[in-house]
Amino acid sequence: MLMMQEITADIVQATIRPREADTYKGDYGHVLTVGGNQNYGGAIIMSTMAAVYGGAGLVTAATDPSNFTSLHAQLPEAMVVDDTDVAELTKLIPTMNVIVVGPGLGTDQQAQTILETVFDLVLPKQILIIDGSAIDLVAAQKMTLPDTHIIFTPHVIEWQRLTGIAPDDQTPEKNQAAQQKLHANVVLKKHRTEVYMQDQIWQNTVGGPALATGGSGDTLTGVIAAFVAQFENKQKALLSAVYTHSKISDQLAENAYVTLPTMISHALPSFMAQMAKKTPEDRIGF
Ligand SMILES: NC(=O)C1=CN([C@@H]2O[C@H](COP(=O)(O)OP(=O)(O)OC[C@H]3O[C@@H](n4cnc5c(N)ncnc54)[C@H](OP(=O)(O)O)[C@@H]3O)[C@@H](O)[C@H]2O)[C@@H](O)CC1
Ligand SMILES: Nc1ncnc2c1ncn2[C@@H]1O[C@H](COP(=O)(O)OP(=O)(O)O)[C@@H](O)[C@H]1O
Ligand SMILES: [Mg+2]
Repeated sequence: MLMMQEITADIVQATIRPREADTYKGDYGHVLTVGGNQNYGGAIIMSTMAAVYGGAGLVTAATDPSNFTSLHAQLPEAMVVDDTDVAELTKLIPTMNVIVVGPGLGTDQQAQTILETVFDLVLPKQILIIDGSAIDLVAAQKMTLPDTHIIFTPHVIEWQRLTGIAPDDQTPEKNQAAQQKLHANVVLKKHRTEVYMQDQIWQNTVGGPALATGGSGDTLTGVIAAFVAQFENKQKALLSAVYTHSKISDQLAENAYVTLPTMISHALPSFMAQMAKKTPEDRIGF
């Protein structure tokens, strides 16, 4: 039986620390979110919103131009670029720290071309978060993964499509073997989400059915992107993002039967401020 470690608040409190006074947006990372076709614009808006509210220094969304106005109506802080404009992406991608690809991307020919462009342009030093439709495309087209730091964020059906392991057979042993074959980190999303990285397995301890609404996973990609973009320890940043997304939902769920993805994003800055205030003494037993 493999050992699973618990993701708890102390990891988050050690990760989200007060910002140094003499810093600027360039110190907190530039995130690119790629996705959102003509039908699923909401998915990339939710991912991008979480990246902005999660504290990334600069955030750009590469999406279908039909989403530009609706995105800006909710999120003037984000920049936008046409996700089929290869010349623009060629200029932009090398300047990024973290790239999210997949929320609402769809799986048609245009989506595949966009994903191939991202895979061609991503650099080894960057972090690439592969979610939703992009996982389905990698699985269906048997795409070769780029040489970079990859985080997959599948739900159990996307994980089945990627690995062939049916949900009932998704044991820690089988999941870890599949993760190691992929040479990637895996966030396997479910009631108690599991994180597979290197030879470690972590399990979330918070989160509940108030999260069972379209866009919760899209939002998680943005939280992960913002955290790995701005915090030094990338592994703790990933675990902290998984915990924070669920813990905010639990807190909101005291007064909300369902916690809408945009509610979680809007609560990120205050939750992070609370975490950053914890002193080492406070952290014991929190
Ligand atoms: N506002 C927007 O723009 C939104 C856009 N979105 C975008 O849509 C794209 C497709 O993503 P997706 O997750 O909606 O569809 P898909 O991958 O086909 O998975 C669903 C299938 O799996 C099954 N299933 C069984 N167990 C499950 C479980 N535990 N968790 C999840 N599924 C489970 C389920 O079974 P059923 O419910 O039919 O019984 C069904 O057969 C993607 O790009 C995403 O970003 C969405 O985020 C929504 C908001
Ligand atoms: N019952 C539940 N308990 C805890 N977390 C849940 C529950 N239902 C959904 N979630 C969380 O919500 C998110 C759903 O992700 P996903 O299926 O990709 O949604 P979407 O693609 O619609 O954004 C995951 O982070 C998952 O862990
Ligand atoms: Mg999803």
